[in-house]
Amino acid sequence: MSLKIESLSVHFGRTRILNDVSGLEARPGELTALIGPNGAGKSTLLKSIAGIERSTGHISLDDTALDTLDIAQRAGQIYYLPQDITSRAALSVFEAVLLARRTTHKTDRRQDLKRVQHTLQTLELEQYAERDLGQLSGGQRQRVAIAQAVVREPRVLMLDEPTSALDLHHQLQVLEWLVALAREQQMIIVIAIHDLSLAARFSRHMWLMGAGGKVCAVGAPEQVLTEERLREVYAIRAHVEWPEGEPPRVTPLAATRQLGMQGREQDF
Ligand SMILES: Nc1ncnc2c1ncn2[C@@H]1O[C@H](COP(=O)(O)OP(=O)(O)OP(=O)(O)O)[C@@H](O)[C@H]1O
Repeated sequence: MSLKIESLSVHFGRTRILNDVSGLEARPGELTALIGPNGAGKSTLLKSIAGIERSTGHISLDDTALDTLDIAQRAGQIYYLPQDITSRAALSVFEAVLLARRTTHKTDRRQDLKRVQHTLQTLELEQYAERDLGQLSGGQRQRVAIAQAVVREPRVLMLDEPTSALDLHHQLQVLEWLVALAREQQMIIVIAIHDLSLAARFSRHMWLMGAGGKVCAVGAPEQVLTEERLREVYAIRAHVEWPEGEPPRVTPLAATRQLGMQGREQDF
């Protein structure tokens, strides 16, 4: 019972963006962190899994190949929250989250209202429930987008840099909540994230992507995040510490050379 990816490739024109990505697995009940430098292909990978980017290869969920599902079935199981949240719809926060809920749940309306209310409370958004989306700060809007994604209750939830606009309090609060949500609802949650200390602290499993649209490492954070690998993939010197009884710490010390994507290939 998991999401599995084998031999996945994506081309934009003549350029290969994802290059035979294999051996990725994300399990229900835990948070998987997708990490890697700018341009490595993290968003492209998540979009391919969601079926909104054309790809070749094999993606399966519980041993069902996703390309055998029609668009509606796939969208019902998998939700991708993009990095750029552009919605300025003339809706209140409550309406926007309720609308998201109703797109996947045609059940008891009272239950849906309660669910939306609970989600807004959890994300500390209750006080903005009646406010229009266009009148929110960047971080508030990002939390509303997370609420909209979560109330759909997909089997697989993929969030692209969901904490990028959040203050430190809300970064911790959202990540703690996602960990609990994955566990309680046996959801598969994958987040793309740049903060390696947070990734190490909250994820149980990591996918590290590097130059050339390739996967450089997968496994538990302790296995993936080594100082040597950070030097290779991110071109940085860093201290990686796993102190007993404290959160892990990845401290970047210096950039060692130019970080290029020279590994990207042209196929034709
Ligand atoms: N529509 C497109 N057409 C051509 N190239 C694209 C397109 N979208 C993305 N790319 C390229 O594909 C590569 C991977 O982009 P992607 O957005 O997946 O990277 P990322 O790892 O998510 O980066 P970041 O950390 O900066 O968000 C980049 O080199 C980008 O320039």
